[in-house]
Amino acid sequence: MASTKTFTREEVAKHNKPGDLWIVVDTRVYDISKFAALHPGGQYVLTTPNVAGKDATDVFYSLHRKEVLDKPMYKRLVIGAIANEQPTIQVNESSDALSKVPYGEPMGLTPGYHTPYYTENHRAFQRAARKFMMEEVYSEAMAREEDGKRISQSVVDKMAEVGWLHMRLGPGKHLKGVTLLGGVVKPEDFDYFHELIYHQEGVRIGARGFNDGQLSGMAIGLPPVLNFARPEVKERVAAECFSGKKYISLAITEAFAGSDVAGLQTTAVKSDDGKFWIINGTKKWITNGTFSDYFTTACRTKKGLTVILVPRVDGVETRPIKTAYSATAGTAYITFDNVKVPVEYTLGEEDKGLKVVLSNFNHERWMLAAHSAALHRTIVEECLKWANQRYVFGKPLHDQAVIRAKLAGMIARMEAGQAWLEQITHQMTKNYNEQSDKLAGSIGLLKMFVTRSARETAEEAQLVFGGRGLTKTGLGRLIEMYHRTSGFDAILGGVEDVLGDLGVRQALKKMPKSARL
Ligand code: HEM
Repeated sequence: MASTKTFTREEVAKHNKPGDLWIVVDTRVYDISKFAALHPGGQYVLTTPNVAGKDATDVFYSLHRKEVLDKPMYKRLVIGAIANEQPTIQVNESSDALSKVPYGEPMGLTPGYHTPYYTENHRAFQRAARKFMMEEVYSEAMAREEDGKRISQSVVDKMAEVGWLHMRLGPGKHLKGVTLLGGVVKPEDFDYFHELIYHQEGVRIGARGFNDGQLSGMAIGLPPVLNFARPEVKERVAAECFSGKKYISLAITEAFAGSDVAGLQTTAVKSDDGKFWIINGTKKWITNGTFSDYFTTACRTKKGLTVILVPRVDGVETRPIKTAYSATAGTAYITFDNVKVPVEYTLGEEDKGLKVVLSNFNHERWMLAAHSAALHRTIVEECLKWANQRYVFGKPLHDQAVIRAKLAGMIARMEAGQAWLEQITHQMTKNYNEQSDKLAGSIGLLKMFVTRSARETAEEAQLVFGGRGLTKTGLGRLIEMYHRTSGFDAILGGVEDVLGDLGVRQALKKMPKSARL
């Protein structure tokens, strides 16, 4: 329990030398007599006259993140508080609290602003999703992002319990009968704005690799099973995956072909008795592949592509690929060596797999745009906070016009992306089935815009943070992470340029013959 002792500032000032050293940070009194020798920033800085026995709040926050003081090993240094004063920085906020930093939340979810898209239920859902992430997932995310291990089963079990895994696939029949986050939204009322909030709450904490590690393979690997598998296979595999007992990933890309699906070389040939597929080939960059039990796999067959659900059986090998983000994502290189799979595991019609593959893309790209836009907002918030708390030449960093210009660019890009995202989401709530015709091009262009502007912001944010934006720990850790990983969204689910081109080609197809200047 935190100490309830109180001191005056005069009392604190008496403890100002090595071996008897106190400081004040945000009205709390820290006895750092023994810690000083262990301080990662060195002992000397703590014994200087402007720190020893003094209020070190400003200097502390110009050098450390708030979360340093939340660590139990440092909480123990608190011996009391300054009498009759209240902390203003380390205040106890509820885990579902909204950010008070301007632009820290999407405008439509910020108290006091109006929105045509979000209802009271969406707001309640946002708070419940945030609470779940902060209380049940946050510490796991930080630990796994760091050590690269796969997500703990205990956390997956909690996710399964509250319908978190079901919601990864968005609205649909698969939600029927599931209590979503304690019942905050009825399954039949869960719409694409709930899903948008769900995805954005999942990534705002800033652990890009972990975000994929928390079963993003399911978001893209399971829909083809739900939509195209034989009923018996569908029911069994869906139950296993939604309960978090088994994992699935989408295995399309190869070293031979990425966005160019037609160039795939993995083959599936029927056995002589026609009962099995014999699969040979490789897959590359398969998210969650290292720990998946099922692979929704695109194969070349006699007259086209066929998508086959491949269980992890003899002949399937997965190897981790080292990428720029955390190994917790489970990115894999897969080899299929004479893998025997019953023909009942075919998804959709033989040789007509392109339809199965394409049916998935729009939702995946929209989801990636949602992720990218949410992380963009986190970075804008980091930059605003830093520009406010960092002092240079005796003034806050935001006193420099060049910094304000950078912030202006970031905010504008981020809000433009979110506004477009919400507009497309609104269309999805109206006519999802018409999506591929009406929205494929727009979703491609949206993703291109959002991911490109994310990387522009990543560069700018690094300049705002200077050297700190290059280090994996400390004040700039999120900036470093974003700079290192923002390119993922530009590539996963379709490369930025290819998607931009798709958008324009789709528009050109619809040009009226009569259109003239
Ligand atoms: C309760 C008090 C303090 C604790 C628990 C603490 C803890 C830490 C920790 C964990 C680090 C490693 C970097 C990080 O994780 O952010 C660090 C770095 C540092 N600390 Fe402290 N610190 C305290 C007070 C102070 C104060 C009052 C100063 C004032 C000068 C200071 C100066 C530094 C410096 C210069 C670094 C290196 C920063 C860098 O690498 O950029 N610390 N401290």
